[in-house]
Amino acid sequence: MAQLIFPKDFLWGAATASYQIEGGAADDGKGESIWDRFSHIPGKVTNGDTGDVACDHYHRYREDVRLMKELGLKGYRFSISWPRVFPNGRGAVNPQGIDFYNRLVDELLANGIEPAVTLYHWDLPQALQENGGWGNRAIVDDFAAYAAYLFDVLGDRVKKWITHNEPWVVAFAGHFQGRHAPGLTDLPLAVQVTHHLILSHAKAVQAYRASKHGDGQIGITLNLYPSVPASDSESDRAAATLVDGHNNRWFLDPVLKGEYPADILRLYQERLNSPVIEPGDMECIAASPMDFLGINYYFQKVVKHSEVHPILQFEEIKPEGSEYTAMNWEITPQGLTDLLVRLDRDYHHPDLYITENGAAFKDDRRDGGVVDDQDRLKFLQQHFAAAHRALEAGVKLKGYYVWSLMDNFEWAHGYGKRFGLIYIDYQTLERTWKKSALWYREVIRDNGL
Ligand SMILES: N#[N+]C[C@@H]1[C@@H](O)[C@H](O)[C@@H](O)[C@@H]2O[C@H]12
Repeated sequence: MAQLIFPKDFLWGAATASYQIEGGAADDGKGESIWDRFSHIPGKVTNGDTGDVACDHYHRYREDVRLMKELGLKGYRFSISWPRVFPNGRGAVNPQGIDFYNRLVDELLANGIEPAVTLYHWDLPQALQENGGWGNRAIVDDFAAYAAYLFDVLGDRVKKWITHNEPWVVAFAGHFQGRHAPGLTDLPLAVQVTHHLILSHAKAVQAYRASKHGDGQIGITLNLYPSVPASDSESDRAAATLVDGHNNRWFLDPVLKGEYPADILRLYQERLNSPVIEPGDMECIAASPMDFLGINYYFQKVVKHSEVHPILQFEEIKPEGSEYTAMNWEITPQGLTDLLVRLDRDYHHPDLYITENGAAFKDDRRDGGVVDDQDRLKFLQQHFAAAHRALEAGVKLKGYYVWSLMDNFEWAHGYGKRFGLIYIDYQTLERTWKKSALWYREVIRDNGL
């Protein structure tokens, strides 16, 4: 009998992303994405892994929906490959591309699973990157047109939309750190990209409100972290405030309050001359309120002051004595409670969804025909309980999507990091249940743990 009962209609789900699971990288008219290009550059991805085949979900989606049904999922969050629908990013639609998503949505609905669609989860059409990608303001209108098309074609059946997945990663991992596609290392450009992403989010929200199927919900997914000072020193506390601003408030404030945080805006504009904000931009952002905030939570950050960078003067530390995942991420479930309560307090009680939470572990033990991933089961148990504590504190948490439904292409880490509830054998593409999935099925059935 469950001890921790969640609200009636709490949405228990799982999440994936197009480039990480679909494969079919050049099938049926799909255009090249920046991750198709990046993953084929030697040295960019561990073991030279690419998303060419991935989990072959493009061809096996019916089997995967059947697994979701067996799991008892109420919802499934997935992303649409922009270049599979618009091979050149704009202009001609690829009929076989949109047909795949029509079939996927219909298969989900036929199995009682609510689709939640992420418009952009990092696989930009390479053709748009040739034109400057997210660094070129023209992409704002390209994204709004792409979004409007999908609202028109899928919006009669899809009633939950997420404009962007983790704009911080798109901007800084892809345009400053160089570890993600398109592999650039230009901090002022990265900051300008954040503005184009946030502006394109606002334009997509407005397009949704104007669409004939605009009666659903639309939001954005942000990767957010509690930022904890490594010591009580003034410099470490200042570093924690900077990280909170750089990672969290820079995105939260415009999409929930319609303005950039003054401290970070001043830092960027004085030291980087970025972003360029054109007249009307902030009014557009402020006039585009969304219905919910999606949160990707994995860990909290412990930070100390550092001169390692002249502007981003912080360094993350790994506390001794903590437990860590296979990604070397500290396991901090209380950080989830703290984050949710903070968002509720500081951003006026918004509807929240955990759009990703999960962990990578070795998954090298079997118990009969099942992968014995007790470490992932414990991780989820701890984090579900942390979410329940936030609910008890009055947070309007509406649902939880576990990352991920299945093992998949973990970006620059390739296939060596396994986050799935379902194990993928990449030689045979066989799907195998993990114990965490069997346990999650009971949580969904009982609506609690
Ligand atoms: N790394 N990691 C796991 C997971 C990644 O696979 C997702 O695509 C991202 O949205 C987010 O970073 C989280």
